[in-house]
Amino acid sequence: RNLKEKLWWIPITPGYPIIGNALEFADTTKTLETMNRYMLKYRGCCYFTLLFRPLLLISDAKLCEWVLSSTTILTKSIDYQFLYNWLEGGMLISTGSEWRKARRILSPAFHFAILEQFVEVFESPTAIFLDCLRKQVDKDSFNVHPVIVNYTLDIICRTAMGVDLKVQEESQNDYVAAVDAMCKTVVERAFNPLKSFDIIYRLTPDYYREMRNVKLLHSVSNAVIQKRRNEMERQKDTVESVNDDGTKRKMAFLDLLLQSRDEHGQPLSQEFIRREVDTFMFAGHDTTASAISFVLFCLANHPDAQNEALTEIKEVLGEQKKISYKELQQMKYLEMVIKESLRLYPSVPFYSRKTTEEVVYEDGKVIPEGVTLIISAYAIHRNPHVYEQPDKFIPSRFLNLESKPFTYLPFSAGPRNCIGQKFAMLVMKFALINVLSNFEVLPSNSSCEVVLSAETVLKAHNGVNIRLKSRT
Ligand code: HEM
Repeated sequence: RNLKEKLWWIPITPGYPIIGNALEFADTTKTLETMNRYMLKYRGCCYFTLLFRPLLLISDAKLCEWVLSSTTILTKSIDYQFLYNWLEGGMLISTGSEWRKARRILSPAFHFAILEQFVEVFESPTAIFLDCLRKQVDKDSFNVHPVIVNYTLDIICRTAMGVDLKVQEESQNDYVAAVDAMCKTVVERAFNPLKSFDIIYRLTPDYYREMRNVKLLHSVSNAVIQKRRNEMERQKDTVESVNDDGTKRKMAFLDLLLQSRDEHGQPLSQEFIRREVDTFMFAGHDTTASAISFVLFCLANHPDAQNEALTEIKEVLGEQKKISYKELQQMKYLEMVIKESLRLYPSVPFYSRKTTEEVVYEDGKVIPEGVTLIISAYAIHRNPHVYEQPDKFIPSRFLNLESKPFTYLPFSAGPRNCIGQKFAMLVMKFALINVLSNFEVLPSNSSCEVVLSAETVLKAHNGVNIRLKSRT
């Protein structure tokens, strides 16, 4: 009662006793539309509960700005803890001084001079990716998402850890299977009230499966880190070294971590490094795969936009086959295509924080301690008061869109925004240039609709089905 009294200024959505609004959010394929409906009805903010848990759903730009820019509302909500066994205190889920330390150490890794080097690393996994797509040419329909997940996982393995784990070549790879299983576990626990309680979850076989996967994931990242550490010590080479096959090795995020020092000038611990490498593995591949899949879906259904993107690619690249960082920066139309697709299909459709103390929004308006604040990027991006024809794919809207702050948030904003967004943009552009240059992307002959599913990362429940025709 006290909590509701303090939240007098926020509309309350009616719910059932005890379970609150849990039924409305039980089906992940309905979650986003439910959020959208609420946000239109309650004008950008409402209160609801899930099994006694108090939550605010937010899409109002001013409130989003206040939450995301705050230096006191920095703690992630409890849902992120389902990642704890794997990521432990990695940057995505940590808080306080641990989070600040990780953010300070890793921010320079996304400087353009570093990112520039990665473009060459994308070449080999992209060639394998194109081979995988060639096998699908002229089929009536196929789900492109799993092929892209393997591709982005391959990219992140090579850039985060600097290793080729043969992710795309091998049909059964233990590491890939464990990453996949972990991503599924997190979603299941977030949406299944029984599995969300540790005390119950630990009694289920799922917990033992998770522990086996975590052991395997940690052993792989630990082994890679140790090998790289030994190499570096042997060579005392701080920038580049040599691969097993004698080729010059490009720097990975891991190399930067191994070279970094903490505030006392000491090398970072093995645990610290492993947590961050694992965090990049998780945060960097599924999100990017979802984004590339939905861009291809949008382009399949909008041939004019596809042609315009291809024309730009040809103009920028000319006869050149190799793509450099500079050329990726010049692809402005492609960038609008990606931005528009992320507006309609944000890879992280909502994200949340938790208040750890009472916070004052405005005079007389407070949010008490212990409230989960959910920012719905999906609802923000589909607001008809901000975007004309919000459900339509119109890349050129970004040409003259008067940018209203906090109305476009696929990468979040403020101190805990996505640290990998520039890197993600490079990967997405690189992948799309290669796909569009080699194939015409067409709508599937059977199913043209996507049923969106709000898992940790946005998915299409029925797959992202498209058709490919070779351009050569
Ligand atoms: C299209 C691709 C991507 C999208 C849409 C995306 C989106 C986001 C969003 C919305 C957040 C904020 C989440 C929250 O507040 O809980 C976030 C955080 C984060 N992202 Fe990304 N991301 C993408 C790719 C990447 C990549 C490629 C990396 C790493 C290489 C990465 C690393 C991270 C990390 C470490 C955080 C946590 C930052 C912090 O809490 O300080 N992301 N991302």
